Amino acid sequence: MTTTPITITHFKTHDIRFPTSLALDGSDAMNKNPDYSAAYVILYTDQPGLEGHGLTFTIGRGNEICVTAIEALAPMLVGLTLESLTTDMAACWRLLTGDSQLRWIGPEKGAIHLATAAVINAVWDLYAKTEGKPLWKLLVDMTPEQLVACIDFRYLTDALTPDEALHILQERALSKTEREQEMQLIGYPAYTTSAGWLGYSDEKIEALCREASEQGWTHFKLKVGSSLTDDVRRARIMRGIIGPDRRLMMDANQYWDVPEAIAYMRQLAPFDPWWIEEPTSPDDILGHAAIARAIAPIKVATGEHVQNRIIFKQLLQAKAIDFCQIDACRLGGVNEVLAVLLLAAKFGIPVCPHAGGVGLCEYVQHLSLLDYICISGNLENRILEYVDHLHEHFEHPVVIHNGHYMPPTAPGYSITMHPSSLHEYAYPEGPAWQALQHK
Ligand SMILES: C[C@H](O)[C@@H](O)[C@@H](O)[C@H](O)C(=O)O
Ligand SMILES: [Mg+2]
Repeated sequence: MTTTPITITHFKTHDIRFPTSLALDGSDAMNKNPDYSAAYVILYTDQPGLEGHGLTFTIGRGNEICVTAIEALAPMLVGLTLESLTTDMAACWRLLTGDSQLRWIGPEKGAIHLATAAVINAVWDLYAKTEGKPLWKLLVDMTPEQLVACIDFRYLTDALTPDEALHILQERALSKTEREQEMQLIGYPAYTTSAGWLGYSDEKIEALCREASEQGWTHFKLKVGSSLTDDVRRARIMRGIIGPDRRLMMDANQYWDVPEAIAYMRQLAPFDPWWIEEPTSPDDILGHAAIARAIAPIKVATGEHVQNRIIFKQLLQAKAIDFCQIDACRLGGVNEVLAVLLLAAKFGIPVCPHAGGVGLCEYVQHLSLLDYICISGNLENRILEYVDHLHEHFEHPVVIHNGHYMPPTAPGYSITMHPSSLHEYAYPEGPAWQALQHK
């Protein structure tokens, strides 16, 4: 523990965008040309060199809206000591989500909530750096009581009370050391999405699938949704290369109506998909439930656009999902993620986080380690997404061994970008964007 109080003195935001649409990396049926982007914030302190970094993910236009929303929230932290925030993390979360005038433009959803995540995650990054631990380890070393004290239980207690959450954590705490050791040794299992982006040619999919199979990947995701003929062809290619034993998942990115989703998935069933992700609108809880009933044994996954713990609660209550795909910065940062991990554990639904974006892999590895070591205690049907893009921009990029995420060792939340990347990809003035404009 550091003894000198640390005060947050000021903050700075950055609008960072990467031109991923040029190669159609990250493309899907709904998002045909994403430019992976980060609305990025740095919390500065009175200790030279000690900073908290956080980002929220967008796919290009609109990143400036999230930056502005961060600029509306972050002043609430200026002048506060880190300790005043970390001694009551639930209150810290309430501070940022509870300003009634800003809450009006949510509540707890949309751009303001994405911004909440950037700021809250920056506080956690600062906290973990101060303690000299990677975030997952900071969380894993907390007592069940301390973890429960990070959560805002408002709107949850009909499904999960603080006592129930405590009980889950206490039960798992008995064996958490074994699981921590296991993670250090073999890492957390992952799947790859990078071979199946919608805009990739058949030849590229084929080559990437071959390469990934050789590297030891056992689970592959394919983008589907806008053309059944194309999808059947692409699914045949992917299944052909990965063989019958590796798992294939499909992702429609919200493209369909409910009946359309059911009809479409019946056509893709021969390729034995393990799950269909985001078959319809992320707000349509009953629609997801209807799809899940109709297409079983194909499973339904969703979460990258599930805006808060309340929608997750209802998806779980309605038996609408078989996989819960939390997103590190769609939900309002670590605190709200923690609530959803516990909800999912209570309902017995595996959490397979979303990571298709810039920095999302860096973030979610910490959350899956926390989930396994302290909450689910189980790896069955649990797999963490991996996309092979833009890791070189981070000071401590993810480390993958044999299709597994190896636990991060550097203090913090792994989200600090190189200053040179913040400069190069600043939008629109950064050299990378200037060069594109003059092409
Ligand atoms: C636009 C993005 O790349 C999405 O396609 C991506 O997040 C995707 O849904 C995923 O599951 O990784
Ligand atoms: Mg997806």
